[in-house]
Amino acid sequence: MTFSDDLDVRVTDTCLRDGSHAVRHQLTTDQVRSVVVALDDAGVPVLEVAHGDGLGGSSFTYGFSRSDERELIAVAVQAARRARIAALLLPGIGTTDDLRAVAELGVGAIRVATHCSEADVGVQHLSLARDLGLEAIGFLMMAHSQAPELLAEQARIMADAGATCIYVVDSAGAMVPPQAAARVAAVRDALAGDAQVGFHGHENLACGVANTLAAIDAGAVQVDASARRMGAGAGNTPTEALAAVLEKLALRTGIDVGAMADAAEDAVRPIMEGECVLDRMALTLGWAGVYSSFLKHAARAAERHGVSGPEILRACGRRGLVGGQEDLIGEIAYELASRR
Ligand SMILES: CC[C@H](O)CC(=O)C(=O)O
Ligand SMILES: [Mn+2]
Repeated sequence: MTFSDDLDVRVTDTCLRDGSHAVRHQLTTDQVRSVVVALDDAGVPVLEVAHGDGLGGSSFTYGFSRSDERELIAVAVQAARRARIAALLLPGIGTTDDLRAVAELGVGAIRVATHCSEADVGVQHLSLARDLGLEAIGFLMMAHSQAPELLAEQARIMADAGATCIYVVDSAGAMVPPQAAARVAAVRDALAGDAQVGFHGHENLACGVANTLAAIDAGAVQVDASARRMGAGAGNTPTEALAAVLEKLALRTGIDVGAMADAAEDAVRPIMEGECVLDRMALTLGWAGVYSSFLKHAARAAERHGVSGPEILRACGRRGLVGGQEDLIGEIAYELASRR
């Protein structure tokens, strides 16, 4: 186990990383400090902080951050009394230098995210994280798009590189509970106890909590959630609701449900631009199997070219776009506009 034996399920709150998409990466150090203090007081054991697209994400393609993410991470490390601070790294966006720098700042876990059929691009970063004494976690994104058997092979690559937990990541919020369960079970069987299994869900089909429960039933012991659903697309599995549901199931998370509900309402809601809603754009992400972080890019392209946002997202789904292909969203919108 990589966490205290008195927890049955370890929850990582990602409102200060996946939630960065929801506020166009405009988080400030004061906001990060107040949210970390509130979530830490509520007993959330791991808090992820970074640009929405991970370390080094601040760029023209992904959106510039308002504050240097290393400053945000430093503030989070200082503010947390008990919680471990984690950072996400997508190889190719973040570098080994970024990894070393945040290790110096006191981050305790690195989550190395790759497209779910490309685990090999994360091997170097997972090994480095281990060498630096950090918890190394693998993150297989867009996991709805591949069969359980393939995910299992990819998870094995990450475990062999030193990952102590490999996440099945429903980036598009496209899974329904049996699909989440089948993927987690296949990964669990392939890892055969060499590493834990995690699950990361989105609310685009309103299945975040249900998928997370199915994943836990199938063997996931680490799960992601976001306070107030602050995340990409319709948002992530809500931490406060998940904590309440897990308590009713007598699964120990270490989270105080009342304090968590207060943190979501009093600390997180005020830093959001608006609620993360399950509108037709968000629903299309889940329905068509599109990366949740494409939502705001597609909304902007729809407005710029005067075309339908859901139509752009459906075209993204048909073409099977993956993270890193955000530049094609504008092209799709341009093509739709020219065809009119
Ligand atoms: C662009 C990285 C992405 O937001 C990571 C993640 O949370 C996911 O794939 O769901
Ligand atoms: Mn996500």
